[in-house]
Amino acid sequence: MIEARDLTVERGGRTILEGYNLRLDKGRTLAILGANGVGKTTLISVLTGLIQPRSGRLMVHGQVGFVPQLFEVSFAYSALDIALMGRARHLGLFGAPGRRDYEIVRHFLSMLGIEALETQAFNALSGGQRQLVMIAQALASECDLLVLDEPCAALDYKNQDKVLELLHRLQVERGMTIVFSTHMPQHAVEIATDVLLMTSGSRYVCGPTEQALDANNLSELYDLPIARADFSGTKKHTYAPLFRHRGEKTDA
Ligand SMILES: Nc1ncnc2c1ncn2[C@@H]1O[C@H](COP(=O)(O)OP(=O)(O)OP(=O)(O)O)[C@@H](O)[C@H]1O
Repeated sequence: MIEARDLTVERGGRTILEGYNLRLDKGRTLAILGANGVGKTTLISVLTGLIQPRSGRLMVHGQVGFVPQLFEVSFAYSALDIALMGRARHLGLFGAPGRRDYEIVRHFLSMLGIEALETQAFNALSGGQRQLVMIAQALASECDLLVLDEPCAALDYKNQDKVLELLHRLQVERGMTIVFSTHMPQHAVEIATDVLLMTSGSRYVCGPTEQALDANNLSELYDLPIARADFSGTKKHTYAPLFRHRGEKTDA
């Protein structure tokens, strides 16, 4: 469970977030949306304890697993080594991972379809492959609250689908609480029970997805016309932007 009251956060001497009040109950999934630079990563850094708020109160219950936006390592770790780091808090001091740790990590590598990468050097993987390994690491930590900063940003559609499916299963089957930021409203439609739409450092809307997310407030959020599109024959819908680009496409 997360509860934030009147949070104000500064970075580099500048107020980035002001007067944020949030509550997310156990087992809910929150999607954070907003323009570049509005403060999504800043909020995530506060929730994961990486930066301290200047004022206000924050309560986060349970163990937190975190998937950062960009990740590089200094040593020649393999993908398996990196994913195994998720088991760290389950090992004793100087403890080496045991059979169960390997089983858990390989289970998640396999669920994410990246078991074949386990011996490859992490730094030599593509951005999307690294993102999947970092997701496996966080899942292997068996945390109560999983926080992901743009987890699908580098992923193709098929891998986005895989990650969304996995997050949804973790929420439904294990009652995990999940917070993720995204630039894709469709990801919120697919798996988020709640959304936080950040308009500015002090203006935001937070509420259940069906009530708080619609074409009007998305258009306002991104200052671009955004329309709802329903997929015929299903109960599914998505949101699509009407880009303002006016040039005529010509045949070469
Ligand atoms: N380490 C830092 N020191 C000073 N200011 C920072 C730092 N990191 C971020 N900022 C500033 O904080 C503001 C919010 O940045 P943040 O990374 O939280 O935005 P974001 O919503 O996650 O953006 P994006 O969608 O581009 O990832 C920006 O104006 C940024 O310049």
